[in-house]
Amino acid sequence: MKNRLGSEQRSERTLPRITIVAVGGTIAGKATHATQTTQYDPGVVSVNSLIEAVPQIRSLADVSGYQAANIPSFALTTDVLLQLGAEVNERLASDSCDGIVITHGTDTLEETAYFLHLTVKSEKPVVIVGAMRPSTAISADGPLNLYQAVALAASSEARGHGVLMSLNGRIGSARDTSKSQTMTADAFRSAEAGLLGYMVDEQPVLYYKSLRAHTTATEFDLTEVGNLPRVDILFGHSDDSRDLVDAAVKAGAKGIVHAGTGNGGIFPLTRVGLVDAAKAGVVVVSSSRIGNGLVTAKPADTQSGFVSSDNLTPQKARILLMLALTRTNDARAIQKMFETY
Ligand SMILES: NC(=O)CC[C@H](N)C(=O)O
Repeated sequence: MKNRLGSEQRSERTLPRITIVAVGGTIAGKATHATQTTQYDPGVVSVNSLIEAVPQIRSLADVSGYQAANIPSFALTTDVLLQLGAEVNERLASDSCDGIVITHGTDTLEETAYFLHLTVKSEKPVVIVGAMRPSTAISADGPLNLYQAVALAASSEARGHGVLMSLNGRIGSARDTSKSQTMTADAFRSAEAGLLGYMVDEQPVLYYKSLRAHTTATEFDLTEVGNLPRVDILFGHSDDSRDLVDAAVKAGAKGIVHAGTGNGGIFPLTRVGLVDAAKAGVVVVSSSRIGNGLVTAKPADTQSGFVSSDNLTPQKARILLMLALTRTNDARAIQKMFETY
């Protein structure tokens, strides 16, 4: 077949073999009218239709599709995460797969991305992508996002970065990139340190590499994990109480992430509840609702057995804490993990 420059014939066998694993979301969404960008059904278009809508990706890679789920990502469960992790690892272990692209709803895309970043046991490229406008919209962003995600996954430059998030021309690390706008196409932003580079048409331009351990360098092995423990996130605010802390403990949470004010601020009454939770063996992670910057480990927190989230957002801290709890419930050991991953 013709390559993308149209200048020479190439056999499909010479192209990287990329599997597109579809999970759902707006990229697979459908509305009644082309002008509807907020009223639509996410997770209804099949992976094969997504591929057929962008025939140009066939010049970048030998692509195949796998429908792992077709759901809005706010409905994602840990069961889906574990199945997806097993599926991605199995495919990457095969000689017939050179890289994976995951299409996903944007709401929890950053959580799935960080989960895979910590549990994929391969250096092969894994790129996760979504869209903010449904496939039926005028100026739908899904087709170009998918095209660039496949180009990135097909590129040797994407190797060894862990999971990459590619949306709207930006390449971000799964550790540091989050949805930061509810509606516009330019929704994904990296934290102060997280933007790795850009996609220029089908060319990745990368400037940075994260120093934090991921993929093959982590201690998390999904083949040993049957399920993930319950970890709740509690959003801190003025005039807070301990009621939701007690409710989380009563409901069986093994970990609590507190999304504190500023640099891990906790309302005094809530703190008493969290201290009691930690005494009862629940691992408490102090994080921040701010979305940028780190939560420093303060002596009072360390003495109470709390773990600092470092610069992970509460939702990413929850992913790491769930995985950490599959290894240990020792707060000091878990603090080390937050300083490593
Ligand atoms: N832009 C999106 O993908 C959001 C759609 C839906 N809320 C989801 O997360 O799947």
